[in-house]
Amino acid sequence: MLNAHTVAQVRAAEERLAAETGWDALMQRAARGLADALADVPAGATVLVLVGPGNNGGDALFAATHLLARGVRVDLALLDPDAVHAEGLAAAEAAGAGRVSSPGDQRWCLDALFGIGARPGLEGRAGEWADWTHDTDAHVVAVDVPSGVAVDTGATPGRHVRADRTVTFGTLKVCSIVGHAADAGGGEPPTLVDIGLGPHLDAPTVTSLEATDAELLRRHVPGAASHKYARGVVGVDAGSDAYAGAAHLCVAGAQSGLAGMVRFVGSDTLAARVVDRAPEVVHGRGRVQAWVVGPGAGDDVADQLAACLDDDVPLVVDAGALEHLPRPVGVPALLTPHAGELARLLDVERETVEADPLEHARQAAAHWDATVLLKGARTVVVAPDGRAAVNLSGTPWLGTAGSGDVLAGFAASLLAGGLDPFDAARHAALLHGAAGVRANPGGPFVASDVAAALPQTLAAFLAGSLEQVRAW
Ligand SMILES: NC(=O)C1=CN([C@@H]2O[C@H](COP(=O)(O)OP(=O)(O)OC[C@H]3O[C@@H](n4cnc5c(N)ncnc54)[C@H](O)[C@@H]3O)[C@@H](O)[C@H]2O)[C@@H](O)CC1
Repeated sequence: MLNAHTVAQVRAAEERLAAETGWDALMQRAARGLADALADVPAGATVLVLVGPGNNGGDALFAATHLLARGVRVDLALLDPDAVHAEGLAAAEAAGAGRVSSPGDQRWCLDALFGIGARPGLEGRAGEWADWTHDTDAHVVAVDVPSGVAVDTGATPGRHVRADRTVTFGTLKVCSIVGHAADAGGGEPPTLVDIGLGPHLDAPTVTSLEATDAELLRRHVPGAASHKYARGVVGVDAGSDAYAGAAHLCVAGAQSGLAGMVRFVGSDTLAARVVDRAPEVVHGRGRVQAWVVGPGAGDDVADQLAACLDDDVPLVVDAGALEHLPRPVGVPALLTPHAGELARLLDVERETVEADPLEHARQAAAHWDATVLLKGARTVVVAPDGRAAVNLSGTPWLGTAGSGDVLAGFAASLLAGGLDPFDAARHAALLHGAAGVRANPGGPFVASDVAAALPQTLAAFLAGSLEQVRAW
C-alpha cells in the first residue's frame, strides 16, 4: 500500500520527530537519502541544483556535499542569494560547488526550488527556471515534490517544474500520486527516503493499493462450504437496443469477480442475446446482494434505477443512471462517473474536474453520501466518510469502448461478495487496470479482452504472483 499525507500531517509528524532528534538530524537524513537515491549520477557528471529559499533548498545543498565527495560536480543556481539555507550553502561551497546564474547545458538537474512550503504556481525567475525543466534534455529530479504544484490536491494551477522522477522524504505527499502533479513528478510514485517519520504520522489522507495488497480480498474468497448464493448474486440492469454490447460487457465483468451468480434484467430480446453468450446468466428478477445499473442504458433508466433502489441492497450506478440519483442515495452506493459525467453532475466544466479530481470526487461523495470512483488515468476513489484512494494500475490502451461497462460489472461483483463500496471500488480499479496490462502488454485490446483477463488477474492477485499492474 502506498500512503500519502497532507502538508499539515507531515509538518505535525516532523515536529514530533524533531522533538526527539533535533531538526538538523532530519535534514541530514533527507540529504543523505537524496544523495543515495542519485547513485546513478556518474562521477565527473555535472549536476545543476536549482536552490530555493527554504529547507527544500537546504536538503539539496547538503546532498550536494555527498555528491561532490564521490566525484560529481555541482553547479548551484540560487534563486535569491539573499534568501538561501546559509549552512547548506556554506557546506556545499566548502565541498567544491560553484555558482551559476541560470540553467545551462548540464545533463542532470535537482529541483530544490520549493518543497512542501510552496504556494502553487511559480512566477518570475522561478517560473522561467520551471519552464526550462519542461524543455531541457537534462534528467530532472524533483526534491520532495516538483516545485510549484499544489501539494495537497495534486492540481497544477500555474507554472511548475516537470521532473523525470521525484525523491520524497518521510512519506508520499498527495501530489506524489494524484492528478497532473503526479505526472509533473515523473509519473511513477517517488523514491521514498525514510527519515524516521513513520511512527509519528497520522492515518494517510490518500492510499493506493499495490499488487501485493491482497490480504483484504483473501478474506472474501469462497470457503469450502460456500455455494453460489453464499458467494453473492449480482443483478445487472444494463444495455438497451442501442447499446446491446454494454449488457454483454457488464455481465462479463460481473461474472469475473467474487459473486456466484449473475441475474440479468432487461428486455426479453436482450436477455436472450445475453444468455446466448453467457449461459450461466439467469434472466429475471430475484434476490440479489448487489445491483449494477446504467451501462448502455436507454430511455427508461430512471425507472431502472428506482427499481434497483427499491431492493435496498448495495449498488453500482454508472453512465446514464447517474443523472437520476436521489440525494442522498439511501443505500450503500458506488458511483462510477468519468470526468465528463461528474462535471455534468456538479455543473462545472470537464476541465475543472480533470484539474482537481480529488476535490470533485470529494464533493460528489459528500453530496450523494455515496462512494465515488472517478475514472481517469489515475482513477480516484472517495468514500463519504472521507477515505480516499488513487489507482495507479493500468495502461493507456484501457481507453477503449466498453471498458467502463466491464469495470462497473466487476465492481458490483465485489460488492455482492461482501466488500463495502470503497473497498470494492479500489480493488475493482486495481484489478481492472492490471487486467488491461495482462490482456496485451504494450498493445491494443478490446473491453472483452479485459473481462477475459480479469479472472486470471484476480487469481494471480490472491496468489501473490501478480507482478506487472502498470504500463504507462
Ligand atoms: N521540516 C522538516 O523537518 C524537514 C523538511 N525538509 C524539507 O523542507 C521542505 C519544506 O521546507 P520549507 O518549509 O522551508 O518550505 P520550502 O522549502 O518549500 O520553501 C518555503 C519558502 O518559499 C516561499 N514560497 C513558497 N511558495 C512560493 C512561490 N510559489 N513563489 C515564491 N516563493 C514561494 C515561502 O514564502 C517560504 O519562504 C520539505 O519539502 C523538505 O524538502 C527535509 O529537510 C526533511 C525535514
